[in-house]
Amino acid sequence: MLRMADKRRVRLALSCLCSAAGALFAMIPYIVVYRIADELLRAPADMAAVRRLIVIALIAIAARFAFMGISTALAHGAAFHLLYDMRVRLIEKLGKLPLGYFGTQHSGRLKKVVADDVERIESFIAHHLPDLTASVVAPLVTAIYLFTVDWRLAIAALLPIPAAFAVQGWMAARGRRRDDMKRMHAISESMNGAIVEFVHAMPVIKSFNQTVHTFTRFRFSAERYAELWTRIARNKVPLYTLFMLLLESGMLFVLPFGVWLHAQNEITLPVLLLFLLLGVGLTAPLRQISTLAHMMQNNIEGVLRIQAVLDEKEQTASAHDGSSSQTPQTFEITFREVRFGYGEREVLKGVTLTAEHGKVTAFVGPSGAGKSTAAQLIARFYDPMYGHISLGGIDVSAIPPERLTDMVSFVFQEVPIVSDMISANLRMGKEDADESELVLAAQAAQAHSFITALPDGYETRIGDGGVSLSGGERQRLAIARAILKNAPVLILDEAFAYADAENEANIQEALSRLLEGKTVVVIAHRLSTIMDADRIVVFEDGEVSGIGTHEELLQRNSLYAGMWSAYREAEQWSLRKRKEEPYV
Ligand SMILES: Nc1ncnc2c1ncn2[C@@H]1O[C@H](COP(=O)(O)OP(=O)(O)OP(=O)(O)O)[C@@H](O)[C@H]1O
Repeated sequence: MLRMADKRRVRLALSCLCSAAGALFAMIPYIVVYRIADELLRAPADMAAVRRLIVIALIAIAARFAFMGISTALAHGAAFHLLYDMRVRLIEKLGKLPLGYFGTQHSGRLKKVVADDVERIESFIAHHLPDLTASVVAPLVTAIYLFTVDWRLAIAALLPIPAAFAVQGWMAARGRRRDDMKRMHAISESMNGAIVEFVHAMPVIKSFNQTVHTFTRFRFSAERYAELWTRIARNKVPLYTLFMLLLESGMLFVLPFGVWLHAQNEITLPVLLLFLLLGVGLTAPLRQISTLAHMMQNNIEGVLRIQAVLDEKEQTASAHDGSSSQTPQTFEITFREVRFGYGEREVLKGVTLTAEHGKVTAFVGPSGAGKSTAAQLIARFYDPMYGHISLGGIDVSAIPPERLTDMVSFVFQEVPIVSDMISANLRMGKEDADESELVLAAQAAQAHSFITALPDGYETRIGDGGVSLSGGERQRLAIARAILKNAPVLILDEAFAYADAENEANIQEALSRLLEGKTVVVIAHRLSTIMDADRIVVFEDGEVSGIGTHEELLQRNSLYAGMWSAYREAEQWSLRKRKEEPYV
């Protein structure tokens, strides 16, 4: 944790020092009471000395609050800076990770790391680290002081401590605290994820009359969470109570032994008073140490999760052959024996293909054949496990990631929209695009007319707190964004899925002019979309089963021929239906 505190360490150390100083000043009034009692019991009492002692006590109280105040201010300052630094580091890191990383992580998990774990560390540093220092220093100095006054009573005052810690040791040996904490965090992560999923899936949940109780994943994690806590409580509460009891038992030892010593004239009344005031309270900070140790355990898991994200392998440009990073001059895409799987199962099983520079290449095949995965490897959402993918003859892993991102535009079926103005969403494609460029791109994507029909046209807010767009409108916006980006490689993965036939034809016509000279990869289930492609690659269960034009594949590839005839049949069937039921 302190390593993460980095340059805030000096402030934190100062804060801890001030906290310790505050704790020491807090002891002084008790000592003053002892000294005053001592003074008053003498005959005659030195009242001038008593007044001096009262002034000392008042100064000590003021100094205590001053040090505590400085400590709190320093710790809060350091903690908030740390919170900011850590969030920036995490967000910057997430920006450098391959896109595929986000597909394999629960959104709840990342939210928990960036928001909750960081927040908890901030709170620990701001509030508890200085307290922890005070809790260690205060009893230590008090014990030393008490030993100088009367070693026998000091031992009596300290007796509960070894007993209490023996119980705690027993507790630690019995309980799998670390494991429990790990499990608790895993369950709470899963619960976080389930809540995010529940909110996202609200339309499905409502339309199938589901509730949060029937939403299995949430219910399951909530039940497991409750079970785990019940088990922890059942195991820990009796021993924890014993531990607390022992810590509170100082009076049991000090009072009888102290009174006996006093009766034997071994100690004065003020000494007995001092031990009752300071000695009995000696164990109070230890209770706090125990609570803080528990919190620390909790935080360690958070620190480890933050560290795991920070240690995640970033995408860099390093060619397999070790050559330095390069930038391609042409944009032909080549797959050589590419193998890839999500985990154990291989999804691409040795794919070899070429998408020629300036041509349109279509990926077709049954659902789950690996088309989208292959397309995503071009932009390095993931890296192949075996084989190579190159752009203009250069391995994509040797191209600096920012350059590769500049060179490849992606349009997906489900388009991520940023909650902002339409113009801002479009300008993600080209930051400095002027209005006329926005309009031209929107016109080509058949988006201009729906944008101008919105209340504030291009300045309409969309997304959270703004206007909702239909799936088709979002897609057309994404196509306009890709047109503005003007990258030499364009990948359209079911990019026309929401468009009706007329709109699709219009978009394609506009695109065909704009995309001249670009390398285009299209994935579409509607085969009419790709039949004019320069080259069609047929995927079948992670392998390429044929490459050619539409006509060639109809002749040579039975899978493609079958898909085509099924597609034609479905088209004719829907036409027949429309004719038979013209008013439906
Ligand atoms: N992020 C992921 N994690 C795990 N498995 C995945 C992931 N994405 C895809 N898969 C699996 O990989 C296989 C290939 O998926 P892919 O999306 O590449 O196929 P596809 O041919 O594009 O299918 P579709 O036409 O339905 O989009 C499928 O079995 C799918 O379940």
